[in-house]
Amino acid sequence: MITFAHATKRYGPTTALDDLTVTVRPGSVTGLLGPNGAGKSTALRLALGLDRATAGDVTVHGIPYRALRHPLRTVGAHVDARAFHPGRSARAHLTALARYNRIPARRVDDVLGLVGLSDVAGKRAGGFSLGMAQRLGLAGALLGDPEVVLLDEPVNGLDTDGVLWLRGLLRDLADQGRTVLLSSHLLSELEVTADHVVVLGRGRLLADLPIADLVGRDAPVVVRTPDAPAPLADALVEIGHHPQVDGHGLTVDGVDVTLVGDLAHALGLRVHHLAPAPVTLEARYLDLVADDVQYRARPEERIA
Ligand SMILES: Nc1ncnc2c1ncn2[C@@H]1O[C@H](COP(=O)(O)OP(=O)(O)OP(=O)(O)O)[C@@H](O)[C@H]1O
Repeated sequence: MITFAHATKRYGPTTALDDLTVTVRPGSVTGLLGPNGAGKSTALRLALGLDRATAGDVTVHGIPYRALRHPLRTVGAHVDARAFHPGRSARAHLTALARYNRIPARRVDDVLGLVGLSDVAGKRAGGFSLGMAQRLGLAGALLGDPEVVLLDEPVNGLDTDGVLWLRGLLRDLADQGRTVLLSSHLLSELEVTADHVVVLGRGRLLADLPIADLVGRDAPVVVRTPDAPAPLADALVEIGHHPQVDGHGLTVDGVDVTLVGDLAHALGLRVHHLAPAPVTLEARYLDLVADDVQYRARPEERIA
């Protein structure tokens, strides 16, 4: 479990993290999501004791990282895809890491197998692709068989197979009761890897919810009918809703789809389509962070 209790981090005039209170729980994969500059890396750095909070506390199992007796055996982190000596082999890198942290050498082959690098274990890590480097970083994070795993943008550089593989691995770690926290600025990545999301914007907590709730909640109901939709619209207005009528039917927020179907039936309306509008995670996320995106390209600066 990772606990942020009123955690604030200021760098001079910049408030990178602003009174963040959130608990990252064991047994699920939590995604830390937010636009560039939202404070994701700062939050991870505080959890890893790489930086001190200006105010508030960040603890792992109730203990600040720096006070942990066996940090690498409690928290496994992968925050920099190329944090290894390029001339060393993957095995040599992990062996050195194990020795330095008093982790049994046999774990090296275990984690190489776990991340799928056994066949290239003797190769120079400097020649690895970004996806392979990510796997090596993950191997390092898992070396101490930690209860808490922190990963900064781990999907970066992985191909589709790699993303699916990572999803399975993280799922297994969570199912074993571990706490898994990964950051990403891309919701589409978290969609396939995380089951809970903590959304940050300008250092503040915007949302803390199961990823399914990002899609399911408040989906507007769309009705398509060849008949005039006005009677249905009037009936919805009467019970306090605000339908939007268009040429093909209407759309209405905050109402159960079965209620709309029953009303249409009672009014004798022929319904050709009745369903919640597909709200993409991306749209919900953009809604959440709309006021909190600091670095937005002006339209003319966007690449088509
Ligand atoms: N060492 C530092 N010195 C000064 N400002 C910093 C420092 N580290 C972060 N910041 C600022 O704090 C804010 C949050 O940065 P942070 O890197 O935590 O965001 P992020 O969500 O990880 O962004 P990204 O997705 O771009 O990596 C930004 O405004 C950033 O410029």
